[in-house]
Amino acid sequence: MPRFCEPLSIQDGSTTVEGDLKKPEGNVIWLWLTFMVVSFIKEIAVYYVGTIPSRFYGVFVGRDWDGFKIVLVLALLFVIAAGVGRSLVQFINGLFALKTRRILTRYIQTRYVNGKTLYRLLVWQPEIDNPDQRITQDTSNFSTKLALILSEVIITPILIIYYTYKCFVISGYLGPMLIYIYFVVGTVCSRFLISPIVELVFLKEQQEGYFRFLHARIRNYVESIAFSWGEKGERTRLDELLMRVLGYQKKIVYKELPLQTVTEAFGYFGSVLSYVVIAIPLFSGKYDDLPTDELSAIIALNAFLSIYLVYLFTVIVQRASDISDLAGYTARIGQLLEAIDDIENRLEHVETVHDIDGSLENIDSDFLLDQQPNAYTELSISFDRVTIKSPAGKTLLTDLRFTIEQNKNVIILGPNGSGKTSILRTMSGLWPACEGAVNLPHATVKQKVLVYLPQTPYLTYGSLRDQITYPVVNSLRSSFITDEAIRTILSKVGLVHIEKICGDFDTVYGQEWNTMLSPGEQQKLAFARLFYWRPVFAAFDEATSSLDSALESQFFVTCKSLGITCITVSHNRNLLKYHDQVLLLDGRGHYATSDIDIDGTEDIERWIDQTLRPSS
Ligand SMILES: Nc1ncnc2c1ncn2[C@@H]1O[C@H](COP(=O)(O)OP(=O)(O)OP(=O)(O)O)[C@@H](O)[C@H]1O
Repeated sequence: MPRFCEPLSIQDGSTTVEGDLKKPEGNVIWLWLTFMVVSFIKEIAVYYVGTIPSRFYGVFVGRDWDGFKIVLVLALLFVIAAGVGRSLVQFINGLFALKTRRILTRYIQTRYVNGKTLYRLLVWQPEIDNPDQRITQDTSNFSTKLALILSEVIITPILIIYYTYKCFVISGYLGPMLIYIYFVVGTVCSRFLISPIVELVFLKEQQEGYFRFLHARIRNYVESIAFSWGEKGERTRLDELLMRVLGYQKKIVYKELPLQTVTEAFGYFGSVLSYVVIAIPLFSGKYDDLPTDELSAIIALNAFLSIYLVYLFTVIVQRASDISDLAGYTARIGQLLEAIDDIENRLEHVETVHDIDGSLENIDSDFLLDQQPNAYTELSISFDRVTIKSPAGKTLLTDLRFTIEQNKNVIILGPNGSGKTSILRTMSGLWPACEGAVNLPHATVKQKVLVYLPQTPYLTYGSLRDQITYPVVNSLRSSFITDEAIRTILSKVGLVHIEKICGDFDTVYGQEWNTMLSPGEQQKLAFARLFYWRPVFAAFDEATSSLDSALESQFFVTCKSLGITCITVSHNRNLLKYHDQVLLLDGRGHYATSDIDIDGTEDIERWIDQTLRPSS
C-alpha cells in the first residue's frame, strides 16, 4: 500500500475513545476529597520526617544505642510514607488535570460545534482569534495549572494555621509575625510584577494560534503552493509569525526576570528568617534550664517548624507566576464562551413549514438498497420577501420572493459575486435573512430534507463508510451501512475501484483523502453520499464542475429517479436542460425568474442575456 494510504494511528484507539465518550462526565469532587485525604496523610508523614533530626540529636547527645535503633526504623518508615504520599499526591494531581480538561473541553465543544454556532463564530465573529487553539491547547494548559495551584492552595492554608500555632508555641507572637510580614511583602511585590505578564501571556497565545494555523494551512494547500512556486513566500510569512511569537516570548522572559529574582530571593531570605525565629526564644532565655540533649532536639525541631512555615509561604509566592499564566488562559477561554453566549442569544432559526419524518432510527442498512424515491410530495422551500446581506454588511439581494417546489429543478445563474451561493447559505440557515423569512421543511435528520454539494466536497476525517453516511459517523453506529450497500452505491457513481485504494471500508484517513482521490472522484463520492441520503432537495454549487458531461447527465437523471429536487448554482449553461426554472441574479441586488421550456434552451439563453445586459 502506498505511504499515503497508511491508516492513522488513532484507529487503534478508536474503541477506547468510543468507550470513554459514553462515560458520563461526572465531576471532580471525589478526586478533591481523595486528594485532601492523601495530602493530609502525606503532610503527617512530612511532619514526622521533619522531626527525624531532632530525634537523632536526642539519641546522639545521650549516646542512647537502643534509642538510635528505634529512631532509625521510625525514620525509614516516615521517609517511605512521605515518599509514597508525595507521589500519590502528584498522581491525583495528574488525574485532576485530566478530568478538568475532559469536562471543560467537552463543555466548550458541545457549545462550539452546535447547530450553526460554529459557522457564525468563524464567519460572522472572526474577531475571536483561533478558537481551535483555545479549545485544544489553552484548556489543556489551564487544567494543568489549575491542578497545580489548587493542590497547594487548598492544603497550604490549613498547614499554615497548624505551623503558625506550633511556631507561636516556640517563639511567642514575634516569630509568626515576622513570617507573616515576610509573606505580605512577597505577595505585594509579586502581584505588582505579575500583572504585565498576564497580558503578555494572552497576546503570545494569540500569536501562537496564528502561527500554528499558517502551518496547518500550508499542509492543506501544499499542492497549490507547490504549483505556484509559493514556498519562499510561505516561508517568509512563517518566519514573520514566528518572530512575532518569539517577540512576545522574549518580553515575557524579560518581565519574568524581576519576578523570579523576587521569588528566589524570598526563598533564600525565608531560610534565614527561620533562624531568626529560633533565635527569639533562645536568646530570651526560654530554654536556659534545659539539659543539652533536650535543647539540641528542641532546636532541631523548632528549626524544622519555622523553616516549614516559611516554606509554605514561599510556595504561595512562587505559585504567583503560575497564577498569572492561569489568568491568561482563563481570559482566552472566557472570551470564547462569551462569544458563544452572544451568538446563541442572537441565532435566528429558519422557519419550518412541514415536519417530515426523519429520525435516525428509521434509517438502517437497507435504507439505500430499496432504491425507491423519497416518499414525500408537495414540499417546498420558499423565500418570502427576503433580503440577504453579507457578513461585511453588503446588500446582495432585496425582496426575494421565490418558491422552490418539489420535483421542479431550479438553476441559479448570475455574475461572480452576485450572491448565488449566498442564497444557498441563507436557505440553509447559515446566514440570517435580514428581512423576510425562509420556509423550509423540517426533519430531525436534516439530510432527509436538504443535502449541499459544493465544488470541493468536504471529505471527513474517517473511513470510506463514513464518507458515504456523513454526517453520521460510523464509529458511533457501526452497522449504519452494510458493505454490500456501499458497493452498490459506489458502482452507481463509478467509484468501485476506490475500495482497493482505501484497503477496506473502515480504515480511517484524514488529510490523505485529498491526495488519494482526484477532484472528479471527490465529486463522485459526494454524489454517492447524496444518493445514500436521498433528500427531498439537493443544492449543487458547481458540484459537477470536474465531471464529464455524460456522468453529469447521468447524475441529474438519477436524482430525478430518486425524487431529489436539484437547486443548482453554476455558470455552465449546458446545465439549463436539466432544470425547470431559472433564478437569475444581475449582481446589482435584483433578480428575475423564468420557467425553462425543455426544448427551448435557446430562448432561455436569449432571455438570460437580455436580462443581464446593463441598462443604459
Ligand atoms: N464570509 C464572508 N464575509 C464577507 N463577505 C462575504 C462572505 N462570503 C461571501 N461574501 C461576499 O458576498 C458576495 C456574494 O458571494 P457569493 O459567494 O454568494 O457569490 P457567488 O454569486 O456565488 O459568486 P461566484 O459565482 O463567484 O461563486 C461576494 O461579494 C462576497 O465577497
